[in-house]
Amino acid sequence: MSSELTLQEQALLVMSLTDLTSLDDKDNFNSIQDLCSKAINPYQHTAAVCVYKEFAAYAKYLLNNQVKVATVINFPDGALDFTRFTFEYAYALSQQVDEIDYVFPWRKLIELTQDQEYEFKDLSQVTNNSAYQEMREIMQKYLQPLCNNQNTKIKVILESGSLTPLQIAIASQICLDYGVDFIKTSTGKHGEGAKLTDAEIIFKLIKLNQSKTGFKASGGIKTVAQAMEYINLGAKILGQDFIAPQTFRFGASGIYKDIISILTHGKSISSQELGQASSY
Ligand SMILES: O=C[C@H](O)COP(=O)(O)O
Repeated sequence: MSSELTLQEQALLVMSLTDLTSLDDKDNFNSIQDLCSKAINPYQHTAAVCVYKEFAAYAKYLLNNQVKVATVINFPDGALDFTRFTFEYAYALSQQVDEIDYVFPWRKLIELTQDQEYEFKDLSQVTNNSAYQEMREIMQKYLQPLCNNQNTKIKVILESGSLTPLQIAIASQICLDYGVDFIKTSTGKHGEGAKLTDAEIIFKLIKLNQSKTGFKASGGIKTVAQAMEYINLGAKILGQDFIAPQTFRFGASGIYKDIISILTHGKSISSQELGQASSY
């Protein structure tokens, strides 16, 4: 696909698929205002902004339904704590957010699979795994209420960089069973972020399940070239129609500079500038 698009077209496509993210302890009303003005830039609106729940209502007000507002819950640690989950979910809903990114309790999954083989090849066998059965039951009281809510899109963050291929497959299959809207790779706060090899497992499972679930690559994505690798892989496995904001997103705090550099100067930012592009 990248060969068919000019660099500018690639930048516009990536912008249209991006959840422009700021999840920083230093976030404040001014920085959120700046983030929102970038989301509704004159070139191409982003798919969403993603902010801490305390700033969600403000972002909703500033964006005035021009761009979706997402927030995170159970973030970034992925606790298995139903009371906290209920509180944070209720709080997010009370802010009228469009989308909720929930961190899967991945440490519990690691605990359940600790004696199992690292290598895992046959994705169709994942449902026979004993840890899958147990984790699926545990997740019912979290994922069912999230997915029963038709008004709010649910993205589940696996923290895939901390998981083995088997654990990614189990967590993804559980997400697909409950019908989450997106499977998202990473929080960007712990360990490695998105990886193409991890995305491939998720794409293949979506295909195997003939699911309508989408995919969000997040954590460490800073350039259009990087993003295009996920787009090309997703299109190859799931078809061109999969590459749309309804099913394909990037979560990124540092990609805006590269997109704008391409759109205004016709070229990507330098590697030196890339090193400084730690925030949107
Ligand atoms: O949800 C998205 C991630 O937090 C963004 O990660 P990043 O800051 O590495 O781009």
